[in-house]
Amino acid sequence: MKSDSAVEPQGPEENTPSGLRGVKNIIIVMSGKGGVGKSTVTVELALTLRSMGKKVGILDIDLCGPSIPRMFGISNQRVHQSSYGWIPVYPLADKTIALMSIGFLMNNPDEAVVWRGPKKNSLIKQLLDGVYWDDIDYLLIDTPPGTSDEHITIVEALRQYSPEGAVLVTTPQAVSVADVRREITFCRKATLPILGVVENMSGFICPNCEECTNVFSSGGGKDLAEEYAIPYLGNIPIDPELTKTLEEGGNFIEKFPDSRVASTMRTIVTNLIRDQ
Ligand SMILES: Nc1ncnc2c1ncn2[C@@H]1O[C@H](COP(=O)(O)OP(=O)(O)OP(=O)(O)O)[C@@H](O)[C@H]1O
Ligand code: SF4
Repeated sequence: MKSDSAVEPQGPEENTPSGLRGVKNIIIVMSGKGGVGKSTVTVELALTLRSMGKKVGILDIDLCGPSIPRMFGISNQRVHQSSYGWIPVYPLADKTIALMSIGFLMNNPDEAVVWRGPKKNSLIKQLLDGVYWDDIDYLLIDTPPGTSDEHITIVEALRQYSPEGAVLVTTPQAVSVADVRREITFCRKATLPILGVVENMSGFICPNCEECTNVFSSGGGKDLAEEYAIPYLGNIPIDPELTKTLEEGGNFIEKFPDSRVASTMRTIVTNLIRDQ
């Protein structure tokens, strides 16, 4: 899934929507803790939606470590401005996925970490308003881990576009941790609907026999969802092929359509879009 730089975005036509106005559904992907696979889930959600015929955008505003460009094998890509705003990068030749990342704007990956509040918030607002998305079906927003001022900025800036809500990603180990509960409380206070919980790294797929072993206890995500009366979307196992494919910037869903991860992703997406 290397960058198809030959696919130059055609400039917007006259009177076509710009910014978020042409986006049909906005989904915010959040996690209480770092490293639970939020960006992985975002990428696989996008690829699964695409496999179901949807046009998808990913907005990566994870200032702590924008990893989405790397997962598409296009870390060195840069974006350019048009009179309609930033033109996203299209990592696939058919232009069914549009990608904008804070990583495309930084010379040094550690740059964003040292920015102070106002600079971060102003950049987040620019990223939310200033990208020419055209008419995509789903925009998935990858946010920094935890709940911070950045999240408040994101939710406030999106309010006028009535986002569908948030998907909360957790792992069996992190599920009992207060961070996930804080995330739920944050969404409720911000009146951001919770679309559901995804339990990632739930069991391990053996590379030899493809048997799934529960290394840690699983099912915590489901219990949590029940406790808070929020939808449970599904559990994704650890699959070494997924780690490898992401490192290579490949399309796991296309490469391994019969894998447990791919079928789980289809279930999650079906659960997610059922009411939309
Ligand atoms: N289900 C999975 N199977 C195999 N590897 C996975 C799985 N989920 C995530 N990973 C791997 O775990 C690592 C961390 O994942 P990822 O970067 O998606 O986490 P994150 O929550 O977005 O992290 P951050 O806090 O930095 O934003 C990556 O190397 C990714 O490839
Ligand atoms: S899951 Fe099967 S192949 Fe994998 S280590 Fe266990 S017995 Fe061996």
